[in-house]
Amino acid sequence: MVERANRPSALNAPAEATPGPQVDITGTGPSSKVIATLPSGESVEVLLYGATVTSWKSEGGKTENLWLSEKAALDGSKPVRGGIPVVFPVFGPPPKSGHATSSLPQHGFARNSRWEFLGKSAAEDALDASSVKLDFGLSTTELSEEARKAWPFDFGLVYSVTLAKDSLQTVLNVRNEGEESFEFQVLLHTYLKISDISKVAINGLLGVSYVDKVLNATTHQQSDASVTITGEVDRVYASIPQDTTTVLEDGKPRFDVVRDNLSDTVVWNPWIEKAKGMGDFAPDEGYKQMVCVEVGAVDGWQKLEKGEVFEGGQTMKSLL
Ligand SMILES: O=P(O)(O)OC[C@H]1O[C@@H](O)[C@H](O)[C@@H](O)[C@@H]1O
Repeated sequence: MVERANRPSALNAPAEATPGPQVDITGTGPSSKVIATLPSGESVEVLLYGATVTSWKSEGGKTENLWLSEKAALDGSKPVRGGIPVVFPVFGPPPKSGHATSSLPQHGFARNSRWEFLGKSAAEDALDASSVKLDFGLSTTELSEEARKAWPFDFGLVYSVTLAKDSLQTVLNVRNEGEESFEFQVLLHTYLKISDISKVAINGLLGVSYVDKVLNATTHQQSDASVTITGEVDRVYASIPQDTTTVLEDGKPRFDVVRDNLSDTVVWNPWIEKAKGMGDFAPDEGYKQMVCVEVGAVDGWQKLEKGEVFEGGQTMKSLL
């Protein structure tokens, strides 16, 4: 069933000379998704479960930029393996004890909660008139009882996904709606689709310190201009001075990932054995076609007092 979004918006204005972006909602329950398509063919798909972006196509709709596992659960039964899961309020396994996030599952609850579609609007600083912004919301009242018990704070999240001809912007706004302060981490766990991992180089991290999770969480410094991937990689680069990380393939820039108010980036590829060990990762060889470049604020904690707001995000450009 395809149902057209019917919320009031400038984009629903009657008869324009040129057609605007189209926004459709398909499916029901947790597998509902919002699909936005620009008149020139570029598109984005966002599953309400996790507000997970599961597809971003550029070049008139010809090029898929996000990797999505063939076995990804898209029915709300578990977090999506691929696309852009939203990690909040804790990154990775939570601290064992003594922190307010300690009873939460790995990567928190945002990626496995059902979000609300708040509607579409024109992007505020739209470079081209045809771009479209989709807003999704999650607040305390929509959480499962289990998650609410594990993290008993009043919060409001608004996640904005803006599609333009050659870029996708995803921004998370976090508001403390309660009386008590809370601490959180946030990360946009983007699975970029690439053709061949052996030809990939990631630039923009030179000189940055990182925690290498593959090497017992020891700290290192990036001494090569390019990060190349020839085995399992799981690194948390922290306090990165330059805003742009560039993913190159075969020496040519393929993606720019520009951070906004997020100072850390995780680079992850599970490689052969870990990929095989994940029941929802397919095909087995899929690790050759993906690399995760995950922008976030995960080194330490962000703290919000009553009424305070934090906003951070990324703009990804497809450079084909
Ligand atoms: O399997 P999950 O929970 O989706 O996590 C995938 C990976 O996510 C990355 O962000 C972590 O750095 C890895 O350690 C982790 O394995």
